[in-house]
Amino acid sequence: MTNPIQKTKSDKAGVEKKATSTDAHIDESIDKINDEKPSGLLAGIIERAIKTGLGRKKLNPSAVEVDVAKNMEKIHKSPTKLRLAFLGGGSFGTAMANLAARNGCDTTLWVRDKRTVKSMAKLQMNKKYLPGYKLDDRLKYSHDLEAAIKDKDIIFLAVPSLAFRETLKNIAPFLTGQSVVSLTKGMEKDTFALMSDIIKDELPEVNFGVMSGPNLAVEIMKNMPSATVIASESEPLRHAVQAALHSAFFRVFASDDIRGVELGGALKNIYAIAMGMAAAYDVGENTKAMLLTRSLAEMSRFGVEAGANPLTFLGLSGVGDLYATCSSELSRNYRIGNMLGRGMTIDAAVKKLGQTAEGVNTIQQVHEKATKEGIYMPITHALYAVIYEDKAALGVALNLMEAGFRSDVEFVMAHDHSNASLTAQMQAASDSGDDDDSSTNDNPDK
Ligand SMILES: NC(=O)C1=CN([C@@H]2O[C@H](COP(=O)(O)OP(=O)(O)OC[C@H]3O[C@@H](n4cnc5c(N)ncnc54)[C@H](O)[C@@H]3O)[C@@H](O)[C@H]2O)C=CC1
Ligand SMILES: O=C(CO)COP(=O)(O)O
Repeated sequence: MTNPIQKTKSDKAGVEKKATSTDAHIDESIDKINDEKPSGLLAGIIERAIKTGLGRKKLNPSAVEVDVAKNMEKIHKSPTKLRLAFLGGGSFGTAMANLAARNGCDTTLWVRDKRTVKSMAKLQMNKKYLPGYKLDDRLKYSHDLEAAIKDKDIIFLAVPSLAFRETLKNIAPFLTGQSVVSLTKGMEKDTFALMSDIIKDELPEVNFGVMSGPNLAVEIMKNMPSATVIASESEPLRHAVQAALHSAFFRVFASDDIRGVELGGALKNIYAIAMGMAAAYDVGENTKAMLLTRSLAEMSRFGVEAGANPLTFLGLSGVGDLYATCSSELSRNYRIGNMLGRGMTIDAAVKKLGQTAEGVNTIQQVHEKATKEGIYMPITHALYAVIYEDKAALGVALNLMEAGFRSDVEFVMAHDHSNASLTAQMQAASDSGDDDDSSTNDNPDK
């Protein structure tokens, strides 16, 4: 059967080679176009990248940036040219390092604990975080940070947000031009810094990117088809990450909206907790759909205030990751929410989970930031009230339902122009009958 894409190309080939009408000749032409197109495209990209100083403007472009740009074509044909370090031996660092090693990249996984490194090398398995999943036998392990990142092209950080700055400080003395890519989905405690902010703070000269998407580690280990997004201002880095991780089971899409991609990954953890909690109350599909969609509205509203492009939230790192984590018990944040919904305290739930759940910190950060800056985030505030102010979940949820008339997609129809007086009347009516215990401090008409 003819592939429709090939058909388009054969038409083009037919025009170019009018005299050769046999299938064999057309096939030959298609092959030729297929062979030539990538190199032409890549050559253009490389030329433009070199001319424009390769992405983020800085005084000294790192050696790897120039090197990757020059060798992009070779890298695409042979990913083994890339040398990678993954820092963090939890479930995600392990799953990603395994993908890269399986793709033939020279890959080292750095884990801080010497005994864990020994066990992983011996068993070719991460017994604590991914028990039962055999790792690629080409994957190398190290607990020596300097050795792990030496001569590497790209360093991927997959440590929890609370260890991110410390890890950057630790690698700083050993950097010799490597690019850095964050896989971490969170915000720094107390500072509201995203991982890209921390990279710019600690390593201002370094070429960097952030990667985020619906990537439940266990599903990746099971080879379930998945996709992610690499966001960077550096085109060569985006291409290098795509070349390193792309496989038949894993697609890597590109973006240059670092803020949007990073915020998608961080914010969705809040709503995964909310959805886990809602599931504990056995809510129906309509309720789940409403919660998911209004969560997306909150995420994009917050994102715009933080300098992101709202359309990014329609992509894999936004709605994609929101959907995955809000509908799966594989999500640790969802599980935390579910435990809370079943009456556990936050401390008990975190202890029982025993793994990273970034949303617990992110709720506090976003609640504080949104309150300070007057960003309308009713679900986040409601969740905060339930978890940290001991408000009754059902009362808070009902209160949310009374939050007045709003626009559906406010980038299509701005809220301020719709039903303002009706909303005020609704608010006055609900205030007069309100139970103080279940109220949140939101002004729905903001
Ligand atoms: N697990 C998943 O499915 C995904 C996780 N992520 C993100 O990746 C980041 C890491 O998460 P996971 O690997 O799942 O966490 P995890 O809870 O499975 O493991 C965390 C790892 O970090 C290590 N660690 C903690 N503090 C450290 C420090 N100070 N220095 C060095 N290592 C330290 C721990 O020993 C452990 O190996 C998080 O931000 C998470 O949101 C992103 C996508 C998917
Ligand atoms: O980010 C994730 C999947 O994309 C993992 O979510 P959890 O951190 O909630 O497990």
